[in-house]
Amino acid sequence: MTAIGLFGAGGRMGQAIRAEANARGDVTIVAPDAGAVVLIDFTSPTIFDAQLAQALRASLPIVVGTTGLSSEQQTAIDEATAEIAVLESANMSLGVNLVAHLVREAAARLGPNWDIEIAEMHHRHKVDAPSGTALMLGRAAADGRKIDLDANSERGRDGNAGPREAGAIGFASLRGGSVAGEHQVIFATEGERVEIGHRAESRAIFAKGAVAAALWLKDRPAGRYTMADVLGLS
Ligand SMILES: NC(=O)C1=CN([C@@H]2O[C@H](COP(=O)(O)OP(=O)(O)OC[C@H]3O[C@@H](n4cnc5c(N)ncnc54)[C@H](OP(=O)(O)O)[C@@H]3O)[C@@H](O)[C@H]2O)C=CC1
Ligand SMILES: O=C(O)C1=N[C@H](C(=O)O)C[C@H](O)C1
Repeated sequence: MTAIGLFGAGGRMGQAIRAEANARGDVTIVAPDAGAVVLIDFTSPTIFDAQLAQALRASLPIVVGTTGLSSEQQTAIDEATAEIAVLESANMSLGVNLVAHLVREAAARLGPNWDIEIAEMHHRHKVDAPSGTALMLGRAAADGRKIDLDANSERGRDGNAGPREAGAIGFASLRGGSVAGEHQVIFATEGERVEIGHRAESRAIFAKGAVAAALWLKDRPAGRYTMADVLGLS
């Protein structure tokens, strides 16, 4: 039985992870300071720093699912990986990680005349936009195109925004109801479109991925890992 310390146990993802642990029977969820061998974090950027510090103090590997982290927090993760194993992914599902792989490939093969737009929809409670997954898919597209996402993205068009910038990757976010997570990457050129998408039907897929990631990570050496490593997609 593997003891997993869970940050955010009372939240939507925390509940889904506890359900997954109960269904599996080979892991038990404990408080992060109560004898865990690996940690999982699904909380908020506002409390993330303290949780990373706790993982470092206890010298425990940590799976980070929280999205909306700042570039300073990403740098703090990079620094922590000198001492502990950290797996950070904006989306723990097999399907989305496969989609990221396909998007990188499509962006590399379809030339700059194909405009790239990424649309996402989530439940009414979600606080960050674009979603972490949309940004991850944007980075995959930018990697495929060999461009820098930060210098080539268009977000939140409104009013007399003018025509789209050539080569930009566009983002659109919808919020409503109980949608677990939908992402669509659209490659559009004159006369045709290619669309690669994913629909999460419930949080169970993220929870399954997070627990599988924790079991995979617990015996790894210090370093930074992604779901692509767990799923053999790297
Ligand atoms: N990587 C992935 O596959 C996925 C990532 N996510 C991401 O995971 C994160 C959590 O999502 P979700 O579970 O829906 O969010 P919830 O709001 O349902 O849960 C967040 C949890 O964090 C705790 N928390 C948040 N802020 C504070 C604070 N200031 N002090 C103490 N506790 C705090 C909450 O405690 P309390 O309830 O007491 O407020 C709650 O337990 C988000 O960033 C989301 O984008 C979500 C799904 C999949
Ligand atoms: O907040 C959510 O719910 C989700 N967040 C992640 C994201 O920001 O991409 C993953 C998933 O889409 C659900």
